[in-house]
Amino acid sequence: MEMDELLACFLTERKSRQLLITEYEAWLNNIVQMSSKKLEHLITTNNFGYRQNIQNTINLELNNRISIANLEVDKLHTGKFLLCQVISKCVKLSPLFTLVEDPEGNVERIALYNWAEQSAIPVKSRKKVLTIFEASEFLPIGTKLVIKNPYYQIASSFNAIINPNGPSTFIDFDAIIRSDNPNDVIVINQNNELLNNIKWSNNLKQKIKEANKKSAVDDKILSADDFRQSGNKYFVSNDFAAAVDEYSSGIKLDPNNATLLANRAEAYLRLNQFDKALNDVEIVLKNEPDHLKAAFRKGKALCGLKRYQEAIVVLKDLDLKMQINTDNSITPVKQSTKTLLKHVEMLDSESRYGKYDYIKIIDEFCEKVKINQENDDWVCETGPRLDHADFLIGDIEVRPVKKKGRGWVAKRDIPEGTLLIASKAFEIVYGNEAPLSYRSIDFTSKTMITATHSELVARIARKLIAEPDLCQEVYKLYAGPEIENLGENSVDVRKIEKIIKYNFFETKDQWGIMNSTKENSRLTKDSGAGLWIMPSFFNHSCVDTNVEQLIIGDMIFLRTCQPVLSGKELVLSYCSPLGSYDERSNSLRLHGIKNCSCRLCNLERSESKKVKLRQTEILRTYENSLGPQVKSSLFSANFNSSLIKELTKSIDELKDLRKEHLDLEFQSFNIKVDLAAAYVRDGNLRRSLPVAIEVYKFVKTAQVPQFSSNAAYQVASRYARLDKMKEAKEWWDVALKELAEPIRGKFTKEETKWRKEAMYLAEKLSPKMVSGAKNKGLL
Ligand SMILES: C[S@@+](CC[C@H](N)C(=O)[O-])C[C@H]1O[C@@H](n2cnc3c(N)ncnc32)[C@H](O)[C@@H]1O
Repeated sequence: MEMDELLACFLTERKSRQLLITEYEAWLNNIVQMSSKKLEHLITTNNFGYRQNIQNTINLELNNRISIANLEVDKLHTGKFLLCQVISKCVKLSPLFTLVEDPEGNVERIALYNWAEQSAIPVKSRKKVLTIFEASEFLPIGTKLVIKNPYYQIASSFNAIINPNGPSTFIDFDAIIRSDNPNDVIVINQNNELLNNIKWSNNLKQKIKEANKKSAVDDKILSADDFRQSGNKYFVSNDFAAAVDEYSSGIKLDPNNATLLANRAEAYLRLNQFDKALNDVEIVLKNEPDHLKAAFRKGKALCGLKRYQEAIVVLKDLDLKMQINTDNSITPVKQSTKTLLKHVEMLDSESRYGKYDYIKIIDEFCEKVKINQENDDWVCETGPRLDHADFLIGDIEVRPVKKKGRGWVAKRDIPEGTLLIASKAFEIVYGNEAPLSYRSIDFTSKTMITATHSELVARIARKLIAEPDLCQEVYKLYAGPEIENLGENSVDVRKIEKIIKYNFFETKDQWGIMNSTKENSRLTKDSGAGLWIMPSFFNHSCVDTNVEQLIIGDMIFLRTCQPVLSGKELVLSYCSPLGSYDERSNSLRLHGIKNCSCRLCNLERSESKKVKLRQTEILRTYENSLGPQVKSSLFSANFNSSLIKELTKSIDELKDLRKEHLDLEFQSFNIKVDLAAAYVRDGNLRRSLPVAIEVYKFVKTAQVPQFSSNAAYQVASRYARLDKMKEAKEWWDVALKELAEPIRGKFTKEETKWRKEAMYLAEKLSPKMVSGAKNKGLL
């Protein structure tokens, strides 16, 4: 079925109540029967940090109630609410899934992201798949719910969700109600007036436990200290959200209690809610200026808020205070203060001068990117998320750019290799972290939203709910032509979805470190996606880019890759110029670009039908027949030399077809790589050498830096085999620079020890290339 047909089908036909129930029950059965091993592979964490929102009184206008039958696909129903009851068991994957029914008897699937009473999950279970029984404890059958601002979309059918490869056909999609904001999901009490006069078609027995833990506790009068103790218990079990709740209850009873406030500040810090942490310690310090822990946490909060200079003042002051204090009990705080101070000074220098210790950053990345062989999870809890500051050079600014909206423009001349921006991801999701989110369809552009993107939406929503002030930062990004504006501080999932669609960066692992850690890891299938704020203002060009991007963990570094004159727009490439026109167009369409007007796209659009046809024929023959033949012949006992002739012929003909635009002839890249290898296999190193040099030049013109180091190394190794060691070593130096310079910037003439630094990076990032170079006597 074509996408258009499928979408039309969703708009006109709804699945019957009975079919939905039958399918859902079948899915539950399917999950029950899956081996726990297989399920483990599917889940990451249940540690979402939100608590169930049970309310007796809610202010809702009955005439804003919407029935499931009136939900419109691809729409966030702002201001509306859905009244429904749970009619099936729940499954907790990334969201919590279940089936709900409205008072009219309509049934629909529902996915609640960021929603689960965290403290209901035993700490040790937070990283395993919850059973259907455990998951159903969150929303027992019969639970009455109000879902405010429901979002109705087309998403993977349930069976496609537990298929690690996702939906295989368009038929694997169904409608679903999605909510990302736990504040929008309200469990209502049975005797809530909203339920007056409502008769449910499905008269389910109420299974909500009448006496839950909380009401038992509620009967007892608790003191501020009881809440402190209970908060501490949650804190040590890493349940920081629950700890915050407990401390808050204590603070209500004793608003100036320094211990409760300081403890809550630490819990907020762990949740990355720095504003709230700062508020708490400010109160403590106003009453007790010598509260050491509060001062230390103030330093941490300011650091989290990127107010490094202020953090340094606070920490230096604290350090001084502690120097004159000889009490042994404060030794740990003394030590932590010194360590933190050093770290903040580093962040300050990064953010002010763009000075990054790249060796340390690569070390940190290599350590944090390690994956546990058994469960595909990170060895380090946070994965490759690095602790570094943002930097923005003063020489660029965002300005309106013709036909592209806004874009980064140079305010003055900028030399090649200049660091323009370093930025930490606002949020990032790696492939192994989105196993059981789902795919959905973007109706406007008729494109697929991957599971990683779906998970990214949920995480950004979570972050914005915790810190609404961040909404402004995210909502200033381009959200497409069709998006209407919601309130500035409200969490609008649809808008977040659009912002990700137009601004995401793929988290490429260009050195293949993640892949080499574990073969067939999910990371190899979908490396992940992230949202970076400042880099989102760079527009695209397939060729003639003047900015190069490098992603290390969750940090992105953007440098000029050629000198840029004042007033020029700074552009980078959203897709590889080595792809065909159609491949590039498809990829650009996903980024919201319909007609790229770069030199390459303009040329390819202007070429005659005849030329295009012939190019396609040559490339198709190469892909389907010549290429596979060459590859198998390269590894067979007898190499078929006649293939060299055919490869050369294809390259020559592609060259002829591009006529005077030889600098834009990128189509023969793979053929040339094969030709260089074929010559070596045929024992003709001399012939292979110029082709290898051509491949290197090609990679430079096409600006695909990820290939340039290896391309230079290939030239070096050919020279070495021809016993031309002087040239070989010169090319090895090129290979080293090609690897190191995109990371740390150009080596200057004064940097005489550049080789040592470059070798260190090469040994970390490209060990195979280094050992090959050693064997060939290049070091
Ligand atoms: C990541 S944003 C770039 C910043 C954006 N121009 C803005 O105003 O915020 C991507 C969007 O910019 C626009 N854009 C980027 N490169 C473009 C190009 N080469 N041609 C046309 N539009 C482009 C498209 O609307 C695309 O969806």
